[in-house]
Amino acid sequence: MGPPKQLKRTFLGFDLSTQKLKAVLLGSSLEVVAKAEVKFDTDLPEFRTTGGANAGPSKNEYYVQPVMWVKAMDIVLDRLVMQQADLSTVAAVSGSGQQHGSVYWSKHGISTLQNLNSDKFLHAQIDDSAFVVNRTPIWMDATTTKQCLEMEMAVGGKLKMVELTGSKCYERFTGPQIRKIYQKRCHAYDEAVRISLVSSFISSLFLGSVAPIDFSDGSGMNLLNIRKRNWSKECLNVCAPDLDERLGVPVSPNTVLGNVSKYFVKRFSFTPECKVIASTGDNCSALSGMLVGSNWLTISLGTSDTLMVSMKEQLHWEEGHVLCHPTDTEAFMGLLCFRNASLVREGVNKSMTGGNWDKFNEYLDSTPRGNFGNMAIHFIDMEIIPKAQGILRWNKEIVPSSPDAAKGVIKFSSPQIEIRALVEGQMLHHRAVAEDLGYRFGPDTQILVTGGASVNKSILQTVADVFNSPVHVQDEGHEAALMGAAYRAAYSLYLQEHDKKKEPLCYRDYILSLTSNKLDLVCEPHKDSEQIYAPMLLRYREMARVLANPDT
Ligand SMILES: Nc1ncnc2c1ncn2[C@@H]1O[C@H](COP(=O)(O)OP(=O)(O)O)[C@@H](O)[C@H]1O
Ligand SMILES: O=C(CO)[C@@H](O)[C@H](O)COP(=O)(O)O
Repeated sequence: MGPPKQLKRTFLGFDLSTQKLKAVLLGSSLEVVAKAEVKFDTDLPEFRTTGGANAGPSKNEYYVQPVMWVKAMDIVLDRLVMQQADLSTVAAVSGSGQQHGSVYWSKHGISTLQNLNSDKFLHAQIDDSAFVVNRTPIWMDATTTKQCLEMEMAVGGKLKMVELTGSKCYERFTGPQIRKIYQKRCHAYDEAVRISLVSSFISSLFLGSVAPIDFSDGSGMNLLNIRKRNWSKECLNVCAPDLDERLGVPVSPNTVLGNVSKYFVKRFSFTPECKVIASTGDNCSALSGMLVGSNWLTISLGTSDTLMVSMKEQLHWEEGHVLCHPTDTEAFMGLLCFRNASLVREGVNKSMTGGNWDKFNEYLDSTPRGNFGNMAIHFIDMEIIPKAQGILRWNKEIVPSSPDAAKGVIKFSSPQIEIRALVEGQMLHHRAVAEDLGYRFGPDTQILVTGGASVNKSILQTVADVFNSPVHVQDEGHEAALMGAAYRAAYSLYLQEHDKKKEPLCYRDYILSLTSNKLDLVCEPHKDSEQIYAPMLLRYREMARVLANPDT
Protein backbone atom coordinates (compact mmCIF):
# COMPACT_ATOMS: atom_id res chain seq x y z
CA MET A 1 0.00 0.00 0.00
CA GLY A 2 1.51 3.34 -1.05
CA PRO A 3 1.20 6.60 0.89
CA PRO A 4 -2.31 8.08 1.23
CA LYS A 5 -3.37 10.05 -1.86
CA GLN A 6 -3.26 13.38 0.04
CA LEU A 7 0.44 12.88 0.79
CA LYS A 8 1.22 11.89 -2.75
CA ARG A 9 -0.25 14.98 -4.27
CA THR A 10 1.90 17.04 -6.60
CA PHE A 11 1.89 20.50 -8.18
CA LEU A 12 2.64 21.16 -11.81
CA GLY A 13 4.23 24.37 -13.08
CA PHE A 14 5.07 25.61 -16.59
CA ASP A 15 7.24 28.45 -17.79
CA LEU A 16 6.59 29.48 -21.37
CA SER A 17 9.36 32.02 -21.72
CA THR A 18 11.10 33.43 -24.77
CA GLN A 19 13.37 30.54 -25.68
CA LYS A 20 11.71 27.47 -24.23
CA LEU A 21 8.79 25.82 -22.49
CA LYS A 22 9.77 24.23 -19.19
CA ALA A 23 7.70 22.03 -16.90
CA VAL A 24 8.28 20.96 -13.30
CA LEU A 25 6.37 18.56 -11.08
CA LEU A 26 6.78 19.25 -7.35
CA GLY A 27 5.95 16.81 -4.56
CA SER A 28 4.04 17.68 -1.39
CA SER A 29 7.20 19.15 0.21
CA LEU A 30 7.72 21.12 -2.98
CA GLU A 31 10.68 18.95 -3.93
CA VAL A 32 11.34 18.41 -7.63
CA VAL A 33 9.85 15.10 -8.78
CA ALA A 34 10.30 15.55 -12.54
CA LYS A 35 11.36 18.23 -14.99
CA ALA A 36 11.29 18.61 -18.76
CA GLU A 37 11.86 21.30 -21.35
CA VAL A 38 11.40 22.04 -25.03
CA LYS A 39 13.73 24.51 -26.73
CA PHE A 40 12.01 26.27 -29.60
CA ASP A 41 15.07 26.82 -31.83
CA THR A 42 16.32 23.25 -31.67
CA ASP A 43 13.33 21.06 -30.74
CA LEU A 44 10.91 22.80 -33.10
CA PRO A 45 13.13 23.86 -36.03
CA GLU A 46 10.14 23.96 -38.40
CA PHE A 47 9.17 27.31 -36.81
CA ARG A 48 12.59 28.76 -37.73
CA THR A 49 13.00 30.83 -34.57
CA THR A 50 16.24 32.40 -33.41
CA GLY A 51 16.38 32.84 -29.66
CA GLY A 52 12.72 31.74 -29.58
CA ALA A 53 11.46 34.49 -31.89
CA ASN A 54 10.94 35.23 -35.57
CA ALA A 55 12.10 38.58 -36.94
CA GLY A 56 9.47 40.23 -39.15
CA PRO A 57 10.04 42.25 -42.32
CA SER A 58 9.80 45.64 -40.57
CA LYS A 59 12.48 47.12 -38.34
CA ASN A 60 12.04 46.01 -34.70
CA GLU A 61 9.27 43.55 -35.62
CA TYR A 62 9.21 40.22 -33.76
CA TYR A 63 6.56 37.54 -33.62
CA VAL A 64 5.98 33.83 -33.09
CA GLN A 65 3.40 31.41 -34.41
CA PRO A 66 1.23 30.46 -31.41
CA VAL A 67 0.95 26.89 -32.73
CA MET A 68 4.62 26.53 -31.79
CA TRP A 69 3.66 27.00 -28.14
CA VAL A 70 0.86 24.43 -28.49
CA LYS A 71 3.22 21.91 -30.06
CA ALA A 72 5.76 22.58 -27.32
CA MET A 73 3.09 21.75 -24.74
CA ASP A 74 2.42 18.37 -26.43
CA ILE A 75 6.13 17.56 -26.36
CA VAL A 76 6.87 18.77 -22.83
CA LEU A 77 3.98 16.71 -21.41
CA ASP A 78 5.21 13.61 -23.24
CA ARG A 79 8.73 14.25 -21.93
CA LEU A 80 7.40 14.50 -18.37
CA VAL A 81 5.59 11.19 -18.78
CA MET A 82 8.75 9.61 -20.20
CA GLN A 83 10.42 10.58 -16.94
CA GLN A 84 7.84 8.52 -15.05
CA ALA A 85 5.97 11.61 -13.82
CA ASP A 86 2.65 10.35 -12.44
CA LEU A 87 0.29 13.08 -13.64
CA SER A 88 -2.65 11.46 -11.82
CA THR A 89 -1.19 12.93 -8.60
CA VAL A 90 -1.34 16.55 -9.81
CA ALA A 91 -3.57 18.52 -7.45
CA ALA A 92 -3.10 21.89 -9.15
CA VAL A 93 -1.42 23.35 -12.21
CA SER A 94 -0.30 26.88 -12.98
CA GLY A 95 1.99 28.69 -15.37
CA SER A 96 4.37 31.52 -16.01
CA GLY A 97 4.37 33.17 -19.44
CA GLN A 98 6.67 35.65 -21.14
CA GLN A 99 4.99 38.99 -20.55
CA HIS A 100 3.09 41.21 -23.01
CA GLY A 101 2.69 38.68 -25.89
CA SER A 102 -0.91 38.19 -27.02
CA VAL A 103 -2.96 35.41 -28.60
CA TYR A 104 -6.04 36.11 -30.73
CA TRP A 105 -8.60 33.29 -30.62
CA SER A 106 -10.96 32.61 -33.49
CA LYS A 107 -14.51 31.37 -32.85
CA HIS A 108 -13.44 28.01 -34.26
CA GLY A 109 -10.38 27.97 -31.94
CA ILE A 110 -12.52 28.43 -28.85
CA SER A 111 -14.90 25.72 -29.88
CA THR A 112 -11.95 23.37 -30.59
CA LEU A 113 -10.48 24.16 -27.17
CA GLN A 114 -13.79 23.21 -25.56
CA ASN A 115 -14.10 19.93 -27.47
CA LEU A 116 -10.61 18.47 -27.60
CA ASN A 117 -10.28 14.88 -28.74
CA SER A 118 -7.96 13.05 -26.33
CA ASP A 119 -6.78 10.65 -29.06
CA LYS A 120 -5.00 13.48 -30.83
CA PHE A 121 -2.16 15.86 -30.05
CA LEU A 122 -3.17 19.37 -29.01
CA HIS A 123 -1.40 20.89 -32.01
CA ALA A 124 -3.27 18.62 -34.41
CA GLN A 125 -6.46 20.31 -33.21
CA ILE A 126 -5.46 23.78 -31.98
CA ASP A 127 -3.80 24.61 -35.29
CA ASP A 128 -3.45 27.83 -37.31
CA SER A 129 -7.23 28.02 -37.72
CA ALA A 130 -7.62 28.48 -33.96
CA PHE A 131 -6.02 31.92 -34.18
CA VAL A 132 -6.89 34.95 -36.24
CA VAL A 133 -3.34 36.28 -35.97
CA ASN A 134 -0.74 33.67 -36.85
CA ARG A 135 2.26 35.94 -36.49
CA THR A 136 1.53 36.96 -32.96
CA PRO A 137 3.50 39.85 -31.44
CA ILE A 138 5.78 39.08 -28.50
CA TRP A 139 7.62 41.26 -25.98
CA MET A 140 10.59 41.83 -28.29
CA ASP A 141 8.44 43.70 -30.80
CA ALA A 142 8.87 47.47 -30.83
CA THR A 143 6.83 48.55 -33.83
CA THR A 144 4.03 50.40 -32.04
CA THR A 145 5.51 53.85 -31.34
CA LYS A 146 2.58 55.49 -33.15
CA GLN A 147 0.00 53.57 -31.10
CA CYS A 148 1.84 54.43 -27.87
CA LEU A 149 1.72 58.14 -28.65
CA GLU A 150 -1.96 57.94 -29.63
CA MET A 151 -2.92 56.11 -26.45
CA GLU A 152 -0.95 58.41 -24.15
CA MET A 153 -2.31 61.52 -25.80
CA ALA A 154 -5.88 60.26 -25.65
CA VAL A 155 -5.79 59.51 -21.90
CA GLY A 156 -4.28 62.92 -21.09
CA GLY A 157 -0.55 62.34 -21.36
CA LYS A 158 2.28 60.10 -20.33
CA LEU A 159 1.97 60.85 -16.62
CA LYS A 160 -1.73 60.06 -16.63
CA MET A 161 -0.93 56.71 -18.25
CA VAL A 162 1.67 56.07 -15.51
CA GLU A 163 -0.82 56.99 -12.79
CA LEU A 164 -3.51 54.71 -14.21
CA THR A 165 -1.56 51.69 -15.41
CA GLY A 166 1.84 51.85 -13.66
CA SER A 167 3.78 52.44 -16.89
CA LYS A 168 3.93 54.97 -19.67
CA CYS A 169 3.09 53.33 -23.00
CA TYR A 170 5.81 50.93 -24.08
CA GLU A 171 5.93 49.48 -27.58
CA ARG A 172 5.92 45.87 -26.38
CA PHE A 173 2.97 46.34 -24.01
CA THR A 174 -0.16 44.52 -25.09
CA GLY A 175 -2.49 47.55 -25.35
CA PRO A 176 -0.46 49.32 -28.07
CA GLN A 177 0.03 45.93 -29.79
CA ILE A 178 -3.73 45.27 -29.81
CA ARG A 179 -4.36 48.78 -31.15
CA LYS A 180 -1.91 48.14 -34.00
CA ILE A 181 -3.78 44.96 -34.95
CA TYR A 182 -7.09 46.82 -34.75
CA GLN A 183 -5.73 49.56 -37.03
CA LYS A 184 -3.77 47.48 -39.51
CA ARG A 185 -5.74 44.25 -39.59
CA CYS A 186 -9.25 45.27 -38.69
CA HIS A 187 -10.78 42.02 -40.02
CA ALA A 188 -8.54 40.00 -37.74
CA TYR A 189 -9.52 42.21 -34.81
CA ASP A 190 -13.21 41.83 -35.67
CA GLU A 191 -12.82 38.06 -35.78
CA ALA A 192 -10.82 37.81 -32.56
CA VAL A 193 -13.48 36.54 -30.19
CA ARG A 194 -11.10 36.53 -27.20
CA ILE A 195 -7.56 37.77 -26.57
CA SER A 196 -5.22 35.93 -24.16
CA LEU A 197 -1.83 36.83 -22.75
CA VAL A 198 0.83 34.11 -23.05
CA SER A 199 0.22 33.33 -19.36
CA SER A 200 -3.56 33.03 -19.60
CA PHE A 201 -3.06 31.01 -22.80
CA ILE A 202 -1.32 28.29 -20.73
CA SER A 203 -4.24 28.15 -18.28
CA SER A 204 -6.68 28.11 -21.20
CA LEU A 205 -5.10 24.95 -22.63
CA PHE A 206 -5.60 23.12 -19.31
CA LEU A 207 -9.02 24.57 -18.58
CA GLY A 208 -10.45 23.79 -22.02
CA SER A 209 -11.85 27.31 -22.32
CA VAL A 210 -10.38 30.81 -22.49
CA ALA A 211 -8.97 31.59 -19.03
CA PRO A 212 -9.12 35.05 -17.46
CA ILE A 213 -6.05 37.29 -17.39
CA ASP A 214 -4.56 37.73 -13.90
CA PHE A 215 -4.07 41.30 -12.73
CA SER A 216 -0.34 40.98 -12.13
CA ASP A 217 0.50 40.06 -15.74
CA GLY A 218 -2.44 42.22 -16.82
CA SER A 219 -0.49 45.22 -15.50
CA GLY A 220 1.87 44.83 -18.47
CA MET A 221 -0.73 45.93 -20.99
CA ASN A 222 -1.26 49.69 -20.44
CA LEU A 223 -4.91 48.74 -20.01
CA LEU A 224 -5.34 47.88 -16.33
CA ASN A 225 -6.04 50.34 -13.54
CA ILE A 226 -3.50 48.91 -11.13
CA ARG A 227 -5.05 50.45 -8.01
CA LYS A 228 -8.57 49.22 -8.81
CA ARG A 229 -7.20 45.97 -10.27
CA ASN A 230 -9.68 46.18 -13.09
CA TRP A 231 -9.62 47.32 -16.71
CA SER A 232 -9.39 51.07 -17.06
CA LYS A 233 -12.34 52.15 -19.21
CA GLU A 234 -10.32 55.16 -20.36
CA CYS A 235 -7.48 52.95 -21.58
CA LEU A 236 -9.75 50.38 -23.22
CA ASN A 237 -11.60 53.15 -25.05
CA VAL A 238 -8.42 54.64 -26.49
CA CYS A 239 -7.10 51.23 -27.52
CA ALA A 240 -9.74 49.42 -29.57
CA PRO A 241 -13.55 49.00 -29.61
CA ASP A 242 -15.35 46.33 -27.58
CA LEU A 243 -12.11 45.29 -25.97
CA ASP A 244 -13.53 44.38 -22.55
CA GLU A 245 -15.53 41.50 -24.02
CA ARG A 246 -12.40 40.21 -25.76
CA LEU A 247 -10.29 40.41 -22.59
CA GLY A 248 -12.80 39.04 -20.06
CA VAL A 249 -12.75 40.07 -16.38
CA PRO A 250 -9.25 40.15 -14.79
CA VAL A 251 -8.73 37.99 -11.69
CA SER A 252 -6.32 37.69 -8.79
CA PRO A 253 -3.27 35.54 -9.55
CA ASN A 254 -4.41 33.26 -6.70
CA THR A 255 -7.63 32.32 -8.45
CA VAL A 256 -8.68 28.70 -8.80
CA LEU A 257 -10.22 28.84 -12.27
CA GLY A 258 -11.81 25.39 -12.34
CA ASN A 259 -10.99 21.75 -13.03
CA VAL A 260 -8.67 20.49 -15.73
CA SER A 261 -10.44 19.62 -19.00
CA LYS A 262 -11.43 16.05 -19.90
CA TYR A 263 -8.69 15.97 -22.53
CA PHE A 264 -5.98 15.86 -19.83
CA VAL A 265 -7.96 13.37 -17.74
CA LYS A 266 -8.25 10.95 -20.63
CA ARG A 267 -4.90 11.49 -22.33
CA PHE A 268 -2.59 11.97 -19.34
CA SER A 269 -4.62 10.45 -16.45
CA PHE A 270 -5.01 13.74 -14.57
CA THR A 271 -7.69 13.42 -11.88
CA PRO A 272 -10.91 15.23 -12.85
CA GLU A 273 -10.55 17.27 -9.60
CA CYS A 274 -7.15 18.68 -10.56
CA LYS A 275 -7.41 22.47 -10.28
CA VAL A 276 -6.27 24.97 -12.88
CA ILE A 277 -4.87 28.12 -11.24
CA ALA A 278 -4.53 31.49 -12.99
CA SER A 279 -1.12 31.75 -14.65
CA THR A 280 0.92 34.94 -14.47
CA GLY A 281 3.78 36.77 -16.21
CA ASP A 282 7.27 35.30 -16.06
CA ASN A 283 8.75 38.17 -14.07
CA CYS A 284 5.79 38.08 -11.67
CA SER A 285 6.33 34.35 -11.39
CA ALA A 286 10.08 34.78 -10.86
CA LEU A 287 9.32 37.11 -7.94
CA SER A 288 6.97 34.41 -6.57
CA GLY A 289 9.74 31.84 -6.90
CA MET A 290 12.30 33.92 -5.00
CA LEU A 291 11.42 33.37 -1.37
CA VAL A 292 13.16 36.37 0.15
CA GLY A 293 11.90 39.32 2.18
CA SER A 294 10.31 42.28 0.44
CA ASN A 295 13.44 44.44 0.95
CA TRP A 296 15.60 42.35 -1.41
CA LEU A 297 16.57 43.31 -4.93
CA THR A 298 15.83 40.38 -7.24
CA ILE A 299 17.41 40.11 -10.66
CA SER A 300 16.61 37.74 -13.53
CA LEU A 301 19.31 37.20 -16.14
CA GLY A 302 17.19 35.45 -18.81
CA THR A 303 16.64 36.38 -22.44
CA SER A 304 15.91 39.80 -20.98
CA ASP A 305 17.62 41.04 -17.83
CA THR A 306 15.10 42.28 -15.29
CA LEU A 307 15.31 43.94 -11.88
CA MET A 308 12.37 43.38 -9.54
CA VAL A 309 11.43 44.90 -6.19
CA SER A 310 8.34 44.62 -3.98
CA MET A 311 6.48 47.84 -3.09
CA LYS A 312 3.78 48.52 -0.50
CA GLU A 313 2.48 51.58 -2.36
CA GLN A 314 2.19 52.37 -6.05
CA LEU A 315 5.16 54.59 -6.89
CA HIS A 316 4.82 56.76 -9.99
CA TRP A 317 7.77 55.78 -12.14
CA GLU A 318 8.12 57.71 -15.37
CA GLU A 319 10.36 54.95 -16.71
CA GLY A 320 10.10 51.26 -15.88
CA HIS A 321 6.98 49.53 -14.66
CA VAL A 322 4.88 49.20 -11.54
CA LEU A 323 2.73 46.06 -11.61
CA CYS A 324 0.23 44.50 -9.22
CA HIS A 325 2.18 42.14 -6.95
CA PRO A 326 1.73 38.46 -7.86
CA THR A 327 1.49 37.02 -4.34
CA ASP A 328 0.72 39.91 -1.97
CA THR A 329 -2.42 40.98 -3.76
CA GLU A 330 -2.66 44.35 -1.99
CA ALA A 331 0.90 45.32 -2.91
CA PHE A 332 2.86 46.22 -6.04
CA MET A 333 6.07 45.20 -7.73
CA GLY A 334 8.56 47.37 -9.57
CA LEU A 335 10.07 45.97 -12.77
CA LEU A 336 12.89 47.20 -14.98
CA CYS A 337 13.39 45.23 -18.18
CA PHE A 338 16.50 45.34 -20.35
CA ARG A 339 16.20 44.05 -23.88
CA ASN A 340 19.91 43.57 -24.66
CA ALA A 341 20.82 40.81 -22.23
CA SER A 342 21.58 37.07 -22.61
CA LEU A 343 21.38 37.02 -26.38
CA VAL A 344 23.97 39.80 -26.57
CA ARG A 345 26.24 38.02 -24.05
CA GLU A 346 25.75 34.86 -26.11
CA GLY A 347 26.65 36.67 -29.37
CA VAL A 348 29.83 38.18 -27.92
CA ASN A 349 30.73 34.82 -26.39
CA LYS A 350 30.29 33.17 -29.79
CA SER A 351 32.49 35.68 -31.59
CA MET A 352 35.21 35.84 -28.90
CA THR A 353 35.42 32.20 -27.76
CA GLY A 354 33.33 30.18 -30.20
CA GLY A 355 30.56 29.98 -27.58
CA ASN A 356 32.46 28.46 -24.68
CA TRP A 357 31.20 29.88 -21.38
CA ASP A 358 34.21 28.51 -19.47
CA LYS A 359 36.53 30.41 -21.79
CA PHE A 360 34.26 33.49 -21.51
CA ASN A 361 34.64 33.32 -17.74
CA GLU A 362 38.37 32.77 -17.94
CA TYR A 363 38.63 35.95 -20.04
CA LEU A 364 36.33 37.89 -17.73
CA ASP A 365 38.27 36.80 -14.65
CA SER A 366 41.64 37.57 -16.21
CA THR A 367 40.90 41.30 -16.56
CA PRO A 368 40.92 43.73 -13.65
CA ARG A 369 37.81 45.41 -12.34
CA GLY A 370 37.52 48.71 -14.18
CA ASN A 371 39.03 47.16 -17.31
CA PHE A 372 41.86 49.73 -17.67
CA GLY A 373 39.24 52.40 -18.39
CA ASN A 374 37.70 50.53 -21.33
CA MET A 375 33.90 50.55 -21.35
CA ALA A 376 31.20 49.49 -23.78
CA ILE A 377 27.48 49.71 -24.43
CA HIS A 378 25.97 46.94 -26.56
CA PHE A 379 22.45 47.90 -27.56
CA ILE A 380 22.22 45.50 -30.51
CA ASP A 381 18.44 45.85 -30.56
CA MET A 382 16.62 49.05 -29.63
CA GLU A 383 16.98 49.21 -25.83
CA ILE A 384 13.91 49.89 -23.70
CA ILE A 385 15.45 52.42 -21.26
CA PRO A 386 16.92 54.55 -22.81
CA LYS A 387 15.37 54.08 -26.23
CA ALA A 388 18.68 53.82 -28.05
CA GLN A 389 20.43 51.41 -30.40
CA GLY A 390 24.06 50.86 -31.31
CA ILE A 391 27.43 49.83 -29.93
CA LEU A 392 29.74 52.34 -28.32
CA ARG A 393 33.21 51.61 -26.95
CA TRP A 394 35.27 54.17 -25.04
CA ASN A 395 38.86 53.69 -24.03
CA LYS A 396 40.33 55.70 -21.18
CA GLU A 397 41.28 58.64 -23.43
CA ILE A 398 37.77 59.37 -24.64
CA VAL A 399 35.74 61.92 -22.70
CA PRO A 400 32.28 63.31 -23.61
CA SER A 401 33.86 66.41 -25.20
CA SER A 402 36.27 64.34 -27.36
CA PRO A 403 35.67 64.75 -31.09
CA ASP A 404 35.37 60.98 -31.38
CA ALA A 405 33.02 60.49 -28.38
CA ALA A 406 30.02 59.54 -30.56
CA LYS A 407 32.09 57.19 -32.70
CA GLY A 408 34.17 55.69 -29.89
CA VAL A 409 36.77 53.09 -30.78
CA ILE A 410 36.09 50.34 -33.30
CA LYS A 411 37.27 47.50 -31.10
CA PHE A 412 39.35 46.79 -28.03
CA SER A 413 42.78 45.22 -28.11
CA SER A 414 41.79 41.78 -26.79
CA PRO A 415 38.81 39.46 -26.34
CA GLN A 416 39.43 39.66 -22.57
CA ILE A 417 38.83 43.43 -22.60
CA GLU A 418 35.81 43.07 -24.91
CA ILE A 419 34.16 40.60 -22.58
CA ARG A 420 34.73 42.60 -19.41
CA ALA A 421 33.56 45.79 -21.13
CA LEU A 422 30.36 44.02 -22.19
CA VAL A 423 29.45 42.57 -18.78
CA GLU A 424 30.48 45.64 -16.77
CA GLY A 425 28.64 47.86 -19.27
CA GLN A 426 25.42 45.83 -18.91
CA MET A 427 25.51 45.89 -15.11
CA LEU A 428 26.40 49.61 -15.00
CA HIS A 429 23.42 50.20 -17.25
CA HIS A 430 21.07 48.28 -14.94
CA ARG A 431 22.38 50.12 -11.88
CA ALA A 432 22.23 53.55 -13.53
CA VAL A 433 18.60 53.09 -14.59
CA ALA A 434 17.60 51.87 -11.11
CA GLU A 435 19.43 54.78 -9.47
CA ASP A 436 17.65 57.24 -11.75
CA LEU A 437 14.45 55.99 -10.08
CA GLY A 438 15.84 56.73 -6.64
CA TYR A 439 17.32 53.36 -5.65
CA ARG A 440 20.68 53.28 -3.90
CA PHE A 441 22.89 50.21 -3.60
CA GLY A 442 25.61 49.23 -1.19
CA PRO A 443 26.85 46.47 1.11
CA ASP A 444 23.49 46.43 2.95
CA THR A 445 21.56 45.67 -0.23
CA GLN A 446 20.80 41.96 -0.58
CA ILE A 447 20.57 40.68 -4.14
CA LEU A 448 19.08 37.36 -5.27
CA VAL A 449 19.70 36.37 -8.88
CA THR A 450 17.86 33.89 -11.12
CA GLY A 451 17.57 33.15 -14.87
CA GLY A 452 19.80 31.22 -17.29
CA ALA A 453 22.92 33.35 -16.77
CA SER A 454 22.69 33.09 -12.97
CA VAL A 455 24.61 29.79 -13.18
CA ASN A 456 27.63 31.86 -14.24
CA LYS A 457 29.67 32.82 -11.20
CA SER A 458 31.95 35.22 -13.04
CA ILE A 459 28.95 37.22 -14.24
CA LEU A 460 27.52 37.15 -10.70
CA GLN A 461 30.82 38.50 -9.33
CA THR A 462 30.52 41.43 -11.73
CA VAL A 463 26.96 42.00 -10.50
CA ALA A 464 28.24 42.02 -6.89
CA ASP A 465 31.05 44.44 -7.72
CA VAL A 466 29.07 46.86 -9.88
CA PHE A 467 26.16 46.98 -7.37
CA ASN A 468 28.65 46.86 -4.47
CA SER A 469 26.32 44.32 -2.85
CA PRO A 470 26.43 40.64 -1.87
CA VAL A 471 24.80 38.32 -4.41
CA HIS A 472 22.87 35.15 -3.55
CA VAL A 473 21.27 32.29 -5.44
CA GLN A 474 18.57 29.94 -4.21
CA ASP A 475 17.99 26.17 -4.57
CA GLU A 476 16.77 25.41 -8.11
CA GLY A 477 17.70 29.05 -8.34
CA HIS A 478 18.13 29.67 -12.03
CA GLU A 479 14.51 28.71 -12.64
CA ALA A 480 12.58 30.90 -10.21
CA ALA A 481 9.80 31.65 -12.74
CA LEU A 482 9.17 27.93 -13.23
CA MET A 483 9.29 27.16 -9.51
CA GLY A 484 7.09 30.18 -8.82
CA ALA A 485 4.40 28.75 -11.11
CA ALA A 486 4.27 25.46 -9.17
CA TYR A 487 4.48 27.26 -5.79
CA ARG A 488 1.54 29.47 -6.73
CA ALA A 489 -0.43 26.37 -7.75
CA ALA A 490 0.19 24.93 -4.26
CA TYR A 491 -0.64 28.19 -2.46
CA SER A 492 -3.84 28.91 -4.39
CA LEU A 493 -5.10 25.43 -3.58
CA TYR A 494 -4.21 25.98 0.09
CA LEU A 495 -6.20 29.24 0.09
CA GLN A 496 -9.18 27.40 -1.32
CA GLU A 497 -8.94 24.49 1.12
CA HIS A 498 -7.84 26.11 4.41
CA ASP A 499 -10.12 26.32 7.44
CA LYS A 500 -12.02 29.56 6.76
CA LYS A 501 -12.37 30.24 10.51
CA LYS A 502 -8.63 30.89 10.63
CA GLU A 503 -6.54 33.57 8.97
CA PRO A 504 -4.58 31.92 6.11
CA LEU A 505 -0.80 32.04 6.10
CA CYS A 506 0.69 34.57 3.72
CA TYR A 507 2.26 33.16 0.54
CA ARG A 508 5.87 33.20 1.67
CA ASP A 509 5.15 31.70 5.10
CA TYR A 510 3.08 28.95 3.52
CA ILE A 511 5.68 28.02 0.91
CA LEU A 512 8.46 28.15 3.52
CA SER A 513 6.39 25.90 5.81
CA LEU A 514 6.63 23.21 3.11
CA THR A 515 10.10 23.75 1.76
CA SER A 516 13.37 25.13 3.03
CA ASN A 517 14.74 28.17 1.27
CA LYS A 518 18.44 27.56 1.09
CA LEU A 519 20.13 30.76 0.02
CA ASP A 520 23.75 30.60 -1.05
CA LEU A 521 25.87 33.68 -0.76
CA VAL A 522 27.85 33.24 -3.97
CA CYS A 523 29.72 36.52 -4.41
CA GLU A 524 30.67 39.43 -2.23
CA PRO A 525 31.78 42.76 -3.62
CA HIS A 526 35.51 43.51 -3.48
CA LYS A 527 36.45 46.18 -0.97
CA ASP A 528 37.39 48.70 -3.66
CA SER A 529 34.23 48.19 -5.74
CA GLU A 530 32.58 51.51 -5.01
CA GLN A 531 35.84 53.36 -5.59
CA ILE A 532 36.13 51.75 -9.03
CA TYR A 533 32.53 51.72 -10.17
CA ALA A 534 31.17 55.05 -8.83
CA PRO A 535 33.23 57.08 -11.37
CA MET A 536 32.48 54.51 -14.07
CA LEU A 537 28.78 54.96 -13.42
CA LEU A 538 29.11 58.68 -14.19
CA ARG A 539 31.09 57.91 -17.32
CA TYR A 540 28.58 55.26 -18.34
CA ARG A 541 25.76 57.81 -18.13
CA GLU A 542 27.72 60.11 -20.48
CA MET A 543 28.20 57.24 -22.91
CA ALA A 544 24.49 56.39 -22.82
CA ARG A 545 23.63 60.07 -23.38
CA VAL A 546 26.00 60.27 -26.35
CA LEU A 547 24.67 57.03 -27.84
CA ALA A 548 21.04 58.17 -27.47
CA ASN A 549 21.78 61.69 -28.84
CA PRO A 550 24.87 61.41 -31.08
CA ASP A 551 24.46 64.96 -32.46
CA THR A 552 24.48 66.86 -29.15
N1 LIG B 1 26.86 29.43 -18.31
C1 LIG B 1 26.17 30.47 -18.76
N2 LIG B 1 26.69 31.71 -18.69
C2 LIG B 1 26.01 32.78 -19.13
N3 LIG B 1 24.80 32.71 -19.68
C3 LIG B 1 24.22 31.50 -19.78
C4 LIG B 1 24.87 30.33 -19.33
N4 LIG B 1 24.04 29.28 -19.55
C5 LIG B 1 22.92 29.79 -20.15
N5 LIG B 1 23.02 31.13 -20.27
C6 LIG B 1 22.08 32.06 -20.89
O1 LIG B 1 20.79 31.84 -20.40
C7 LIG B 1 19.88 32.25 -21.41
C8 LIG B 1 18.54 31.59 -21.18
O2 LIG B 1 18.05 31.98 -19.94
P1 LIG B 1 16.59 31.56 -19.48
O3 LIG B 1 16.34 32.23 -18.18
O4 LIG B 1 16.45 30.09 -19.54
O5 LIG B 1 15.75 32.19 -20.67
P2 LIG B 1 14.24 32.50 -20.89
O6 LIG B 1 13.54 32.13 -19.61
O7 LIG B 1 14.18 33.94 -21.20
O8 LIG B 1 13.81 31.67 -22.07
C9 LIG B 1 20.52 31.85 -22.72
O9 LIG B 1 20.21 32.80 -23.74
C10 LIG B 1 22.02 31.82 -22.39
O10 LIG B 1 22.70 32.90 -23.02
O1 LIG C 1 9.21 42.24 -21.52
C1 LIG C 1 9.59 41.69 -20.51
C2 LIG C 1 9.21 42.21 -19.18
O2 LIG C 1 8.57 43.45 -19.22
C3 LIG C 1 10.40 40.44 -20.58
O3 LIG C 1 11.09 40.22 -19.39
C4 LIG C 1 9.56 39.24 -20.96
O4 LIG C 1 8.70 38.90 -19.89
C5 LIG C 1 10.42 38.06 -21.40
O5 LIG C 1 11.03 37.41 -20.35
P1 LIG C 1 12.26 36.38 -20.47
O6 LIG C 1 11.94 35.38 -21.51
O7 LIG C 1 13.46 37.19 -20.73
O8 LIG C 1 12.32 35.74 -19.09
